Amino acid sequence: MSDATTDAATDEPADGQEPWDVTQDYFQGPVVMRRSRVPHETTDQRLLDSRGPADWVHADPWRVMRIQSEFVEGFGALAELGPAVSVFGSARTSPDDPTYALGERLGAGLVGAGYAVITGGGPGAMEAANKGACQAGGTSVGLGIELPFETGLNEYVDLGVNFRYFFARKTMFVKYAQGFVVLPGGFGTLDEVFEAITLVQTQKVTSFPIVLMGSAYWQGLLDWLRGSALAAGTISATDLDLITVTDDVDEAIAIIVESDRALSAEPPEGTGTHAE
Ligand SMILES: CC(C)=CCNc1ncnc2c1ncn2[C@@H]1O[C@H](COP(=O)(O)O)[C@@H](O)[C@H]1O
Repeated sequence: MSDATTDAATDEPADGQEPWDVTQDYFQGPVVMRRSRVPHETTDQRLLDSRGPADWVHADPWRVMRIQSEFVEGFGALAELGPAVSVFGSARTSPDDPTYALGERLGAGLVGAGYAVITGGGPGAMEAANKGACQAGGTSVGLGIELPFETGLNEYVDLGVNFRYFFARKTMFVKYAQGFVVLPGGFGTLDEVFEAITLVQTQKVTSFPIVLMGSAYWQGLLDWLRGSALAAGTISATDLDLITVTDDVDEAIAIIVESDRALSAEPPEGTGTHAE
């Protein structure tokens, strides 16, 4: 190329570098640049040399990249997990609480039935389920969350992924599990239960059993759902069928296994079991 303009030819690069040959076509990926458009540094140079204010790391476009990376890391870590069940429950359940022992039996029982156990990776009921799964020789997964108070993944997590964003983490609980089993818990647990129920009710996810363990604990909530929500017409009677309550680990597991069996007996449709 010999028709470079005078302007381009005299366009001095910064910092006393050698001028680039602006008489040549310059390729940057699929983009071609000529004359005054020929840059004075490569993309790599710009990346490695750049300094300056760092406030962009707190801006939404960068945040979107971080969110995207959580999905990429989560999908990558869990894609080959195989059949799994997500277990929820209070972070505050103490190891001497009977619910802790129930969580351990549940974790071990799920492993015995061929499932990996996924929890929030924290203490309490989450730890109990991970402990049961780990000690039964199964796959014990913890999806941790960044919180203002550091608790870290419990020691029984064998495969852990830490998330910054609750919503990215919650996608993993549903996407990689065949069902939810829920031990007594507070706001975090209730949030997870009601998200799952909403996904099933709105058919965003199909054939997804939700089992609440601990009938005495959940009874008040069920009474309220029947006496207030159903009575006021804000939910329908069939919506209540989306939840099963039991105190029996074997029954909880049987519900998951049966739902799984029924699903695999169905002919495959579309892109899978989960609606987009
Ligand atoms: C001692 C303490 C509060 C530790 C918090 N550490 C946590 N680590 C991981 N997941 C958590 C934690 N707290 C709440 N969650 C999430 O919320 C649920 C428990 O919340 P909650 O304790 O029921 O309301 C868990 O299933 C978990 O997914």
